[in-house]
Amino acid sequence: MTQPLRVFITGTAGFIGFHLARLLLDEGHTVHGYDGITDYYDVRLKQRRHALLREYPAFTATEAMLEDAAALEAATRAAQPDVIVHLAAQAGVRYSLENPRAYIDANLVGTFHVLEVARALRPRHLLMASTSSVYGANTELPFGEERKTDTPLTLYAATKKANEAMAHAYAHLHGVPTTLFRFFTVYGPWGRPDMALFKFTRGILEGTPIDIYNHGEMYRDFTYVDDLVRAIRLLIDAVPSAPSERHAASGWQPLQGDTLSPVAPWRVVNIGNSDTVRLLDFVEAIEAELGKPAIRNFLPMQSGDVPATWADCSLLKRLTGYAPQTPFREGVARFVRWYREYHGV
Ligand SMILES: Cc1cn([C@H]2C[C@H](O)[C@@H](COP(=O)(O)OP(=O)(O)O[C@H]3O[C@H](CO)[C@@H](O)[C@H](O)[C@H]3O)O2)c(=O)[nH]c1=O
Repeated sequence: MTQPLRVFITGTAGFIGFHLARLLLDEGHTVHGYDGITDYYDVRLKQRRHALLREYPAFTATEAMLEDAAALEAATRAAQPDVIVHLAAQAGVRYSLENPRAYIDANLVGTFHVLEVARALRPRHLLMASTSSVYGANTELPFGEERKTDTPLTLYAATKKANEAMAHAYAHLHGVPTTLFRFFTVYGPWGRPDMALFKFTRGILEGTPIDIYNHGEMYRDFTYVDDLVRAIRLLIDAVPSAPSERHAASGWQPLQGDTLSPVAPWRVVNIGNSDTVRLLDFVEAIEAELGKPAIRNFLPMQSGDVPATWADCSLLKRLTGYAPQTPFREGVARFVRWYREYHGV
């Protein structure tokens, strides 16, 4: 194993933060989690995730909001992290039409506070979540990182695009190496109850209709959570170099397709399954696994939604030698097993 790291993760009671913390703890690292345990969805699920993490002696946590700058400062100062992974956010595409302020508070103000603590503590690497939603109105697939991201369709996507830009400015000004990830519809055990897989599984088991947007003519690059956190783990070690280091290294050559900034130790990387799955095929996979048909309630396209996503993960592969590849049927089967066990159904 490499040297044990002290890792500070925001969002450890959340879906992805929980899985990442578990992976790092299993590898022998120390993790301090920070989570506001908001009631955007069932807080018991968040508390269960945190309770499981607390079984590791190397896990400690602060339960506070990102907007609480003093609490965040105190927690990071005490943790003295080598690495900060900022995953806490107000997530969800459609909820941003209902409660836009939550996205301003958590994603803009909260991320600003994370950038400020990183500036003060100077970890060796700061990594932060962005989203495939930043590709907005792009229709040319797959999405490579170089595609334009100037046409967000929701305030959610706009705040995440702003996070990428804020992080770039801080990396340029203050020199903390920073990596942004663009996630593609992450799913799996301990997943978010507002997302399609969770809602569809619940509806099918309860015999209630499931809402299928755009009459099922939707495509998503569904990314299995274990693959995603494996990619994050590998990216922790792929620290973006500063422009001065590049100039000093003789014969330095950029990686093909790298997004490394010419003026900052900053890059952005897609993490997806490099596959695009038709929503109706996804529904059929859930039905097959549950052995029960869904009652389909076909609805029109929801405002702010994008019809298709598909990640080009060549850069991730070049940086880490790894790219996610769990077939969606296998990932769905693992989720359904977890769902039944968790709910005792
Ligand atoms: C919740 C729900 C979703 N859908 C459709 C919309 C999408 O085509 C597909 C998957 O929806 P979701 O599971 O909500 O995921 P998606 O809209 O891609 O958004 C997710 O993935 C994004 C990209 O990583 C994240 O930034 C978001 O936080 C996350 O919620 O299913 C339905 O047809 N009915 C539903 O009730």
